[in-house]
This record gives sequence, C-alpha cells and structure tokens, in this order.
Amino acid sequence: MPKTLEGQITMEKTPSYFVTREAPARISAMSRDTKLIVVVRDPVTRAISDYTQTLSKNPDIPTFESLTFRNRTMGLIDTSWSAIQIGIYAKHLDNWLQYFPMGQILFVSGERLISDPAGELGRVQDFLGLKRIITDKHFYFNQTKGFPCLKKAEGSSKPHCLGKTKGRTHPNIHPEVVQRLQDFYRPFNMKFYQMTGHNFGWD
Ligand SMILES: Nc1ncnc2c1ncn2[C@@H]1O[C@H](COP(=O)(O)OS(=O)(=O)O)[C@@H](OP(=O)(O)O)[C@H]1O
Repeated sequence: MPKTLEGQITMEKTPSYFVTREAPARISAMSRDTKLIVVVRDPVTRAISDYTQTLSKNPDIPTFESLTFRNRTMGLIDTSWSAIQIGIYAKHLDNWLQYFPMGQILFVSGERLISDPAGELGRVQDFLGLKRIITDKHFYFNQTKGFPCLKKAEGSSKPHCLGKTKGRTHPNIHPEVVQRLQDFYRPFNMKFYQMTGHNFGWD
C-alpha cells in the first residue's frame, strides 16, 4: 500500500480478503488503524450469484443443486464448496475480531446498496469521517438495468451504470434447495446479527 499523506485516504478493494485466514494478521501488521468495509448480502442469494458468475465463465459446470449437497436425500450441505463457505459470515468475522475491534469494521448491506444507495453510502462516508458529499442527487434508477446508476460518472457528464457482469439474471433454483440453504444459514446469520449489532433482515 502506498504511504498516505495528511488529508488523504488510501483505499484498496479485494473481496476475497474477508474469507482469507491470513488477511487480518497481515493487514493489522501493516496498519492497526485500517478501517475495513465489507459488503454482505443474503448468503443464499450470494451463493447463487457466485454460481452464476462461475457458470458464465464455464457453462459445463454441474447444476447449483448438485454442488450444494454432499448428500441430497440426507439434506447434507457441502460446506467445503466456496459458494456456500463464503456466506458463513459469523465464522469469517470471528477471525477478523482476533485482530480488529468491531468499531473499525463497517458492514454494508448489499440489499440496501440497491434499494437505497445514497443511504448506505451515507453510512460509509460517516464511517470514514467524510462529509456526506454523495447523496440521493447522484443516483437514478435505471429501469433497463434494474439497478441504481450514477447520474454522472466521475470526470464525465454522462450517466454510468455498473457493467454487464454486475446484475446478471440468476438461474431458477428449486425452492426446496433454497429453503434448505436458508435453514442452514439461519443460525450463522443470527450469530452475525448479534456480533455486528445489526439485523440484516435475511430471515
Ligand atoms: N448499482 C448496481 N448495479 C449492478 N449491480 C449491483 C448494484 N448494486 C449492487 N449490485 C450487486 O452487485 C453484485 C455484484 O457484485 P460482486 O460482489 O460480484 O462484485 S465483486 O465481483 O465482488 O467485485 C451483483 O450481483 P448479481 O446480481 O448476482 O450479479 C448485484 O446484485
């Protein structure tokens, strides 16, 4: 990471850090004051989104349903599958709390980032100690994309939406499989709500 001067904020984004065992110790050794921001969404939708992304690169992979279970009849979930493993947020957070206090970690709701982007970015700006510069005025809802977009991209006067790889249509997953996954995640979600003091409303 480059050195940060007075009045500057240095940012780095790597989604896999949150689930990488060695990351908290390494980041803490670099700077104990680092502020951490994690976007989380319903782990079931997250798993389907993850699968959709892999499927788009490799259309020959097995179905979501067959990857989800170690034994479908027994309802045994394959927790070694990364798409499932990543959504056990409480477990990953435990690892971070060995090195960082909760006050240095902000969890952004992926759902609210879509339904109220300015509100969620307001929380981010507050957390970083910034003035609330980004507000409702900066967003519009793009009906074609089905997501909020920026009215003006940075350094441009044109609107800007995220690219085609964000907001893909998810495959239909058998409702029974979705239900099993919801049941699987419920206790971990509850623990996560307790740890963060925030109910993300996934249940
Ligand atoms: N404004 C806006 N436009 C488009 N997409 C949006 C937006 N806000 C949040 N999202 C959601 O972001 C999801 C993709 O983020 P990722 O987690 O895959 O990003 S990353 O690859 O980890 O950087 C992506 O997930 P999928 O819908 O499964 O593609 C979106 O639901």
